[in-house]
Amino acid sequence: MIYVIDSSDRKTLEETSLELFELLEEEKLAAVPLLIFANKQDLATATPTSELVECLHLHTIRDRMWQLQACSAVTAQGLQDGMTWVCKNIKK
Ligand SMILES: Nc1nc2c(ncn2[C@@H]2O[C@H](COP(=O)(O)OP(=O)(O)OP(=O)(O)O)[C@@H](O)[C@H]2O)c(=O)[nH]1
Repeated sequence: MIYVIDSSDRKTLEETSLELFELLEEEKLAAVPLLIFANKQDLATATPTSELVECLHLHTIRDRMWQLQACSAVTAQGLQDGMTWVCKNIKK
């Protein structure tokens, strides 16, 4: 599962987290590895990934492998690394 968040919008992070955790409850997605792309990291207003782990409550996910990947759709930074993680973990 690949979940893309707008890390420059602090106001919506709590809502984003709730939506993500609702999805993780889906039976069909049980134990499916999760990649979260923290997009818009090229912006000065972006929340750093170290903070996002707490804001999105990612540290509480224990039923699957997950990875938080900083990225920018504008500069393409981080996209390759994220997709490499998906390819490595998709079979598991
Ligand atoms: N700086 C920057 N801008 C981005 C990035 N990704 C998307 N955008 C811009 O953000 C604007 C909104 O695009 P998105 O967030 O992809 O679109 P969206 O999610 O449908 O838009 P909202 O629902 O309004 O948030 C567009 O102008 C995009 O070009 C990024 O990584 N960095």
